[in-house]
Amino acid sequence: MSSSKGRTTLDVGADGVGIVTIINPPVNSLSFDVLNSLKDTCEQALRRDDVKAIVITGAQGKFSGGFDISAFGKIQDKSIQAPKPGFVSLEILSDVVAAATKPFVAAVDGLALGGGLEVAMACHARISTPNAQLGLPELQLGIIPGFGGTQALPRLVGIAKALEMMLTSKPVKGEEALSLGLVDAVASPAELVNTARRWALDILERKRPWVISYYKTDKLESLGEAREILNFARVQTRKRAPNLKHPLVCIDVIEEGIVSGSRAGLWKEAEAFQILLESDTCKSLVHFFFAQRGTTKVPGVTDLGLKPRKINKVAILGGGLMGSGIATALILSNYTVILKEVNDKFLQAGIGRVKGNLQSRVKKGQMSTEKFEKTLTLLKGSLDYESFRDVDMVIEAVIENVSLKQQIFSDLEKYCPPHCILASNTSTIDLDLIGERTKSQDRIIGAHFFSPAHVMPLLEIVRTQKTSPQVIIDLLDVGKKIKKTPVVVGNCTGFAVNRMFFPYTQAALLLVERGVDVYQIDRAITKFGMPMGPFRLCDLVGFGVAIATGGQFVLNFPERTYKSMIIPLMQEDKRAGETTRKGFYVYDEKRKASPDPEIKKYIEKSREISGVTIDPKLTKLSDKDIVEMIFLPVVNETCRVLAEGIAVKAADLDISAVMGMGFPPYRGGIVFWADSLGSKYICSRLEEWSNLYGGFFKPCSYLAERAAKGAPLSLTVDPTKSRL
Ligand SMILES: C[C@H](O)CC(=O)SCCNC(=O)CCNC(=O)[C@H](O)C(C)(C)COP(=O)(O)OP(=O)(O)OC[C@H]1O[C@@H](n2cnc3c(N)ncnc32)[C@H](O)[C@@H]1OP(=O)(O)O
Repeated sequence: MSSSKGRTTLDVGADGVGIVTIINPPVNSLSFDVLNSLKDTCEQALRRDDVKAIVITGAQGKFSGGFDISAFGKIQDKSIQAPKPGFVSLEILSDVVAAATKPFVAAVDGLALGGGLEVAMACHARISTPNAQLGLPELQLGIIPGFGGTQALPRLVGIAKALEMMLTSKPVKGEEALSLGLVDAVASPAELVNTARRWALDILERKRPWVISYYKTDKLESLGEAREILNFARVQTRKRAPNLKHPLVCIDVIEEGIVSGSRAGLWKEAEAFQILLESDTCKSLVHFFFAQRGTTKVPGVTDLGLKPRKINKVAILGGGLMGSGIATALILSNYTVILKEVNDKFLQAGIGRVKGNLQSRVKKGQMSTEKFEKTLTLLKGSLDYESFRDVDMVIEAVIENVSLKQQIFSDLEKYCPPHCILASNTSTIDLDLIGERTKSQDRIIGAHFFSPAHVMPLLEIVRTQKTSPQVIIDLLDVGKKIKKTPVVVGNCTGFAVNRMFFPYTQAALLLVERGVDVYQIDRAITKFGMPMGPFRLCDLVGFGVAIATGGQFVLNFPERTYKSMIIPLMQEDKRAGETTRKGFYVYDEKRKASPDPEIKKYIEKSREISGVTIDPKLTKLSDKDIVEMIFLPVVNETCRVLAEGIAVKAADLDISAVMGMGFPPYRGGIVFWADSLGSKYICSRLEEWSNLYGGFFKPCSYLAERAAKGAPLSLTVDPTKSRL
């Protein structure tokens, strides 16, 4: 979408109501053209004698998805000039719309997000459809609302609710918006514009109140109470997002309006918005926004004009942790699911897990008991393949055993209909190997979920050289329906996420064997923004899994795998992670982790076996150095994944890192972050460590080439080299 697109129109009815329509598909975003046109159209309506009142609405059932996010980059790289601060909030919304001598009513259908809701809040009343989404999600882009939202929303719904809506970026639906006072009435889509017309005339005739949101005070808490709420929000925000400044700026701007009045608040908001727009956080989060939407654009697949086929029934093989999680994700999105197990005991356990997953939603108030019962009816258990005769897709989620999987895929071919997609949830095994005894290679695909599968947002779609584009399209569609972000990758050991991140723990183990403290590493990595450090993660995943997947990498990439005995030694002693309540940490009955001095003995023993000694330089490492010694090897492996064409574009790997590993989105993803450091710097650091500590750190040729040219790592992969 370009910032030079979009317009507004004015249609004046016989009743004297002028309908201003925002038109900028697909979401009627507010480009500068739309905003300039909105100003002109509103001024024209105010000048015209035949217009008594004005309704603002959006074309095609969508009010507006907010300011045009694609303009952010252009403002940042100065290819377009941003208007002066306050042009929209003060000169258009406050001084033309809110201060108008004719009533404005917003007719909100579909969505009113960010600047969209800010336009609606500038009006004197709002009518919404019941399912419309209304919210201020700007913080998730590293900015604050910049068209008056920080001032209008607290005055319409109270400070506490406004803060919640802005800090979480979560929208509310029309019905809730009505109960909050954000909208004045709810009407069906068919009745929406007529209700808004009538409402506008009623305001004119003084039958309804003429309210300027910026000056409303009845919903505002007292000054003392307001300060308490704002200070509490500051404490919570510092705790939850210690690396982020913009949520605190948002709170300060709201406070300015409460203390000094909304005009002062609007000025402060405009100035803060301008500064935040240029921040690294905003640049990273905007990159992340478009990268996330870009994962479903796969050259040679999604540009062929193929339409996804309808998937009604899905069979899942294996009711373990993964299988039951996948089944939960599917039934939650209304797919009929058959869960197959090898005996009744395992089957009941699998069904029990699915029930447990749903029950936890009921407990948290996210699901009603009726919905729970209804959802569960979509799940059927099975001990044989008879019920597979009409399934549209099978997802195999059994243990990682090649010959078992080969047998299963050859059985599936016999029982499933010829159109059925044959997917495997393997996290490491080569799909070509799995399909070796199967003729329908074009239907074989990887559907790699992350645990817990009904919670984690990423779905790695792994295609082989033979997987048909139609099958990829179908799985992309299922991914979207079950609310996952799908990333299409090529077939290799570990695919994208596990492959990129295998050096993460290995680098940490290398450092520990050379004298760095386990807990210092975890602290430095969480301070950087990861949800947990490598050792806490190992405890969570369990040492069994860590050793098994580590083994795959030793086998496939021996020259660059760091072999440490720390984990095997601990496992021998029945310390296998959180499930045994002992790993790198000890866990109390509430599963709270505490450091354990005992681990020293395993580290010392492992050091003896590896023959390495403590390096006094490393014991004094700064947090920054720890972060780089752990993440630059991850960047190095990511470069290999790019060079081999496992991913179609670097941005897909950014998404994979954020959604599969919890890499902080406000750093834009692994490649985006690496490019902020520069390929030259990364290569020189890796070379330095490679000389000191061995081949584990050796920069790969892709990285070395980029560094030699001073080129970014994210340059598009040569399509001739792509495995996709
Ligand atoms: C000054 C102001 O306070 C600042 C702002 O307003 S900042 C903007 C605030 N608004 C937002 O953050 C909303 C962002 N958009 C969204 O959350 C979602 O896109 C949505 C809920 C609107 C629609 O979701 P969904 O139907 O799943 O479609 P989705 O694929 O996300 O978007 C459709 C297309 O619209 C684009 N789009 C969505 N919102 C956009 C926006 N605000 N600006 C520019 N493009 C936008 C997407 O990039 C996508 O483009 P593509 O088809 O070329 O990939």
